[in-house]
Amino acid sequence: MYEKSVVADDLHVALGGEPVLQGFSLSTSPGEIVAVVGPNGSGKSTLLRCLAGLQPVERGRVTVFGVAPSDDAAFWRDVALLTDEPAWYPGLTSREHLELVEAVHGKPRMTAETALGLFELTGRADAPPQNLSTGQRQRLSLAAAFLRPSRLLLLDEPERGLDTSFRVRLAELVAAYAAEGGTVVMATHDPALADCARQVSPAGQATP
Ligand SMILES: Nc1ncnc2c1ncn2[C@@H]1O[C@H](COP(=O)(O)OP(=O)(O)OP(=O)(O)O)[C@@H](O)[C@H]1O
Repeated sequence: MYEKSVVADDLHVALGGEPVLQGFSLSTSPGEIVAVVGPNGSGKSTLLRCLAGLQPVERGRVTVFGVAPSDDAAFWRDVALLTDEPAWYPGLTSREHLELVEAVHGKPRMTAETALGLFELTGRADAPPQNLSTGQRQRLSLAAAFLRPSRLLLLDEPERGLDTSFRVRLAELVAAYAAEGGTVVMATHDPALADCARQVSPAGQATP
């Protein structure tokens, strides 16, 4: 049977007493790229959190590869999430952070060295993340997310801090991930990134 990667059905979420998601539904297949678009405060991050099982829903249902999101290791083995900047380990260089991810995950998608090259960090590999620029730190976070094996990539504004040329590279990296059969759901304000994807809006308006 052809498996859906994400199914969100009739999601309702209210935050601070205000409705954020009101009957939102989404179904994705392996190999698909979905851009969650809409203005500030329209519920994009909330939706990603629902898909990751981090935001309880009042009504509706989410399944990821046929099961409800959960906090167990099996769920997170399939799902890579990039939201706010992660906590960095004191005393480790940027290269060592990626080597750690490579060592811990069996069958990484690429080596730490390859990731440093793809994410244009080779020249800063020996610097600790704290000494990188904002955009370089975002590239390091992305490198860790793309290096580890996963079947679903949830990205919340992955373009944050990136210059124009690296945004183009990011679109290519996302496309390559999907071409391998992975699913990408990303909240984005970047029109070029969104144009490479099927666009959905938590506010309910599907954009062309
Ligand atoms: N912890 C919270 N308590 C109360 N309201 C919240 C909370 N978190 C978010 N909200 C509200 O929920 C709504 C949706 O927020 P969300 O972060 O999902 O929007 P977004 O589309 O991702 O916005 P942005 O484009 O600014 O990142 C906003 O009105 C926000 O103010």
